[in-house]
Amino acid sequence: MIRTLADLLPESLSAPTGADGLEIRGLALDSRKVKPGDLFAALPGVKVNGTQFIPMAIEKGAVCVLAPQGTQASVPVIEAEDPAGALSAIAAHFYPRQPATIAAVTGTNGKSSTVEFLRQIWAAAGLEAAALGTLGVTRASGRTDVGYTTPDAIALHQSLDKLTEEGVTHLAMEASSHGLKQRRMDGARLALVGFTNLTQDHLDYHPDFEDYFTSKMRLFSTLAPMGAPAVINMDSDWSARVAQAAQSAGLSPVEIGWRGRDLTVHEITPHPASQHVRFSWKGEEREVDLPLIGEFQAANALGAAALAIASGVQPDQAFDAMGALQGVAGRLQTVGTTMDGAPVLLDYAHTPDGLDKLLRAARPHTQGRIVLVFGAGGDRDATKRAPMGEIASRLADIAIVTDDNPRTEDPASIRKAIMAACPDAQEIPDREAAIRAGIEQLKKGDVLLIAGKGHETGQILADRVIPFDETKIVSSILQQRGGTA
Ligand SMILES: CC(=O)N[C@H]1[C@@H](OP(=O)(O)OP(=O)(O)OC[C@H]2O[C@@H](n3ccc(=O)[nH]c3=O)[C@H](O)[C@@H]2O)O[C@H](CO)[C@@H](O)[C@@H]1O[C@H](C)C(=O)N[C@@H](C)C(=O)N[C@H](CCC(=O)O)C(=O)O
Ligand SMILES: Nc1ncnc2c1ncn2[C@@H]1O[C@H](COP(=O)(O)OP(=O)(O)OP(=O)(O)O)[C@@H](O)[C@H]1O
Ligand SMILES: N[C@H](CCC[C@H](N)C(=O)O)C(=O)O
Ligand SMILES: [Mg+2]
Repeated sequence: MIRTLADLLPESLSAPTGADGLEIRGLALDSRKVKPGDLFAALPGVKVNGTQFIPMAIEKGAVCVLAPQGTQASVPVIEAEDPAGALSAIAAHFYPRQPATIAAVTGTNGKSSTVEFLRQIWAAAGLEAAALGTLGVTRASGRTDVGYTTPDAIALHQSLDKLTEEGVTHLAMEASSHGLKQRRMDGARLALVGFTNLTQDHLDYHPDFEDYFTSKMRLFSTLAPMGAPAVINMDSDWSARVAQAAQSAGLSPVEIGWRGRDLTVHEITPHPASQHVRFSWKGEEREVDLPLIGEFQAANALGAAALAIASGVQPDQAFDAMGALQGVAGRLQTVGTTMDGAPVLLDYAHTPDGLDKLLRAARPHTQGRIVLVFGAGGDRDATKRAPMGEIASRLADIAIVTDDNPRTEDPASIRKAIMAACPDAQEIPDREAAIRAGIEQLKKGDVLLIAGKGHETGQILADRVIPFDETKIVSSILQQRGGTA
């Protein structure tokens, strides 16, 4: 695919003199990936400034550079006040097709689940649907990895274009705070937006909570077009401010949850493998048997149904589809049971609130004890480690602290920070050994929750990724011990 520079630039940017007709063969934001004929976007980064890689990019064949104002190079330079925002606009022109209906969901927890449930509800309504986020691109036919929750602008627009070519008309995507702050999805043409909740995470990247909130709110204040429906779960401490932001941006808020005005939850009754949800939609009483456990899953499923309705699906159809939802990989996923019938579940809880909600979700389903295996990621918000330890010590009966993607950090110091808040926990560095120990301690009536890695298939240690698929590991231990998986 070849395009001229003039075709790619948004109105706010002009091509350097004489460069209008310059042919661009591809886009790159990493100099190491530049191919001959590419436009290289030199973005200011967290660690380094992309402008220092311009010579490398040119050496590899870049014919044009997008960079902050005042940058000079031996090829034409497009100078932009906001190079990351400009890259999104350029990527949206280079890869022009986008699904007609894109719903973007933000919040600390529940994004992946909500977009996957929305995909399933759309599919049940006969629409060509896909989801894009932490789990990759999900279609009815399967999943492909994309690496990030919100991919960089180039990868995102490449995916949007390909999905549209494949006939996808409805896309549910996750908007991470990193993605929003770094303008990765500024070129996506959104039809509607959603908010799940806001609690502590990513305070390594965001200087403070206000910055985290403001980054998330770009979805409402800047990216969603006027009049777009904004489905807001009202049960979070920050919901009122989100609703205000939606109003100020001229969006149409749809308020849901126990405190929701449009969709009001009245009662949730847990059953062994499901929950009965009683609620009203626009004042009309409704009931759904949701084939999933955990109140947080009900919140995510209701959010997905409200988004589906806001996108044009009939309420009856959306709520009926809730009754047939399939669980999301690695979210309260039962892998098997011990010989005594004690279940082993995987979950992706990696924040204090996620862990709190997970443990509370499991309690009504457990006659005996809750055994919890968990850790905290390296090179990620260190201030969530102690709160996670404290929650585990309060809400689990037996806690086992282990490693979860230590990345470049010393794993022992991560565990120490958690253990400081749960001194009675068992500390077992090797995650497979921790899982085995958890299973060995299970008695009839107990449950084992393995939190933090969910669908992941690797353990990141320094710069290596060691294969680590918990469904396989748990299945094999259970089978060795006469259980079922
Ligand atoms: C903290 C963060 O978001 N970092 C992202 C950011 O990196 P950075 O700002 O540190 O980049 P940098 O290393 O300073 O480099 C600056 C620029 O120079 C370029 N470069 C760098 C080196 C080189 O040799 N050549 C070169 O051109 C880089 O591509 C970059 O454009 O921009 C890079 C290029 O797009 C991303 O790859 C990188 O993701 C890192 C690897 C990452 O781990 N991100 C995670 C935390 C993330 O984005 N997570 C969110 C949220 C997860 C969730 O809660 O669900 C996600 O959406 O996945
Ligand atoms: N609505 C919710 N409220 C609180 N916790 C939740 C909620 N939904 C999910 N969780 C917890 O968060 C975990 C991750 O869920 P999910 O993957 O849907 O969230 P996410 O927002 O996509 O996370 P990420 O930031 O990693 O992309 C779940 O496994 C569960 O423990
Ligand atoms: N998207 C989240 C996932 C964390 C999952 C956990 N396994 C970890 O590595 O901390 C993050 O990158 O912060
Ligand atoms: Mg996610």
